[in-house]
Amino acid sequence: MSLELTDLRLTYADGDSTLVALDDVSLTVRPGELVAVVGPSGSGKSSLLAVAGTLLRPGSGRVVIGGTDASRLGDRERTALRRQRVGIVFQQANLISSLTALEQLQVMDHMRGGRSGKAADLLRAVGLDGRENRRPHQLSGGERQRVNIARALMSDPAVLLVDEPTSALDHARGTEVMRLLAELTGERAVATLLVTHDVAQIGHAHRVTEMDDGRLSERQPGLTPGVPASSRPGGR
Ligand SMILES: Nc1ncnc2c1ncn2[C@@H]1O[C@H](COP(=O)(O)OP(=O)(O)OP(=O)(O)O)[C@@H](O)[C@H]1O
Repeated sequence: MSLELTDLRLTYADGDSTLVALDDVSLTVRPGELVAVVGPSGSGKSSLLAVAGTLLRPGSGRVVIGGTDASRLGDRERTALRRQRVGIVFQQANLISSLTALEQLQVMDHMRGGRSGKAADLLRAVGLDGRENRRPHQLSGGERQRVNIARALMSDPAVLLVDEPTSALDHARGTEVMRLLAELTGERAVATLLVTHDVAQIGHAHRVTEMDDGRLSERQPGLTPGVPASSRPGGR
């Protein structure tokens, strides 16, 4: 299921004038594809993620998530769509300090009233075998970010939105996290939209687009979708 953004326009009131944060933005992210949006501070990247994740309504344009047009839904239905179809990885891991890695994920299950047992599998998938019972302060920054990613995948989302995943990491850890995101995207056929200002970390993206003053333009061809699982850090 894909993410389709069409002719998005978003403005903010800025004193007496209007600031155009998204200016006629169109972008489709297909299942299994990781698209990176790079751009300087203030170019509109966070606004794009907020609109794509149905957290903000655009002034005009369409957001279609897995075939459902969010622009046509009321607030309650949009929240349900987001919970069921969208995983969001925020810049800071925002983990609960008293919970182990496993419990951070199990909480998501309990909130949904389920007991899927998926948490342990996902922690394995992100290379955290043997670290399930550690609390956030006993994990490295990269490991915390992996827990964060695993947590966002608990609902089997169609769309994964990722905000600056490498900003708190050194280059090597950042590269590992980006590779992991590319692999999970391919394996789980999720449509991943990632925003970053860090152009050094976009090598694993399948496609890169550039944002400048609220406008998007194609930047350069990236790698082919579908990175083999064997290259996953700590993986088989
Ligand atoms: N709630 C708001 N009200 C008014 N203006 C806003 C609001 N949020 C963002 N802006 C403005 O909209 C523009 C785009 O902001 P946005 O946060 O989307 O950019 P960004 O590329 O994510 O920046 P950064 O990399 O610094 O997070 C900026 O000029 C910002 O000042």
